[in-house]
Amino acid sequence: MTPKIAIRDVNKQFGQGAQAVQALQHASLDVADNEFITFVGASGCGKSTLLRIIGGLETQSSGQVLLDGAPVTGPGADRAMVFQHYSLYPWLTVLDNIKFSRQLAVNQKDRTSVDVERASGRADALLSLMGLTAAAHKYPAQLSGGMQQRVAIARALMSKPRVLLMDEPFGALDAQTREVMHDLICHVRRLEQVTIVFVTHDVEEAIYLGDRVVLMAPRPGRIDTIYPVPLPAARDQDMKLAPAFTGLKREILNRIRDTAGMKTDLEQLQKLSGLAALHA
Ligand SMILES: Nc1ncnc2c1ncn2[C@@H]1O[C@H](COP(=O)(O)OP(=O)(O)OP(=O)(O)O)[C@@H](O)[C@H]1O
Repeated sequence: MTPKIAIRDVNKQFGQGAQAVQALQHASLDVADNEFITFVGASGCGKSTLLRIIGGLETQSSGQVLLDGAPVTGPGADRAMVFQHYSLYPWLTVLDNIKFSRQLAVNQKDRTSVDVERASGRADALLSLMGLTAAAHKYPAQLSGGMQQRVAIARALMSKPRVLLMDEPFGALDAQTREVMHDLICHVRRLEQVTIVFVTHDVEEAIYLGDRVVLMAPRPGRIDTIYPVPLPAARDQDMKLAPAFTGLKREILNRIRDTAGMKTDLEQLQKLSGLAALHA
């Protein structure tokens, strides 16, 4: 079966000569239709670069990304992105923020009022799905960070994308709001039947949400290990205490430390503090 997303030997270099950074080296991965893939890894391992390449916002130096078998050559309505900073339009209400990009597309194509009506129906459905109905006529500044991110997700879903690309979308939220957002995004994924690629620094988040966790490593940026998550598809917060969850979390954290050279740093620090103790 054709994968939803096929990443084929993707390389990305920024800059030239002594300044060159190998952000991605030989990255290959197949993502199945309706799969939830999470990327974790130390800072600078190329997670955002790979997500941006899938989104068509960045071009690879070599290799290919295929969406339903067709090469990605730029951004498209079939892929929507959600970032850590919600970038809503402050002068538009929640409802108008959600409808805005769709309305533009409708206007540009000079469609009929039926299309506009259909867009309104979809916006109302998304308001309800994201628990935003009561906030429909509020402005972004009147909402909490979690609510603003719900609006950003609803807006991203407006064009019925085949793929949702999320770059640390909950990174700025407090722990309790993040938990709520985790369960919400699992629900959205089930209802909307969308393939999700999700970048995070948080290993627990990566395991809780992912069907597979892809661990990337830096210098050069690369895919290091792919971990299938041994949990039932329907997640609940208690699963975070299960031995399968905590064991996988420990394994991934250790591997991140290994690949990022953090262990070496720690060992050196211990050696240095040992030396300092001798000289004290
Ligand atoms: N536009 C750019 N120009 C030059 N170098 C870049 C550019 N974008 C990214 N890089 C470099 O490419 C490497 C990978 O960056 P990227 O942002 O993809 O990593 P990341 O894993 O998402 O990092 P973080 O977790 O810190 O967000 C880094 O060394 C980064 O400095």
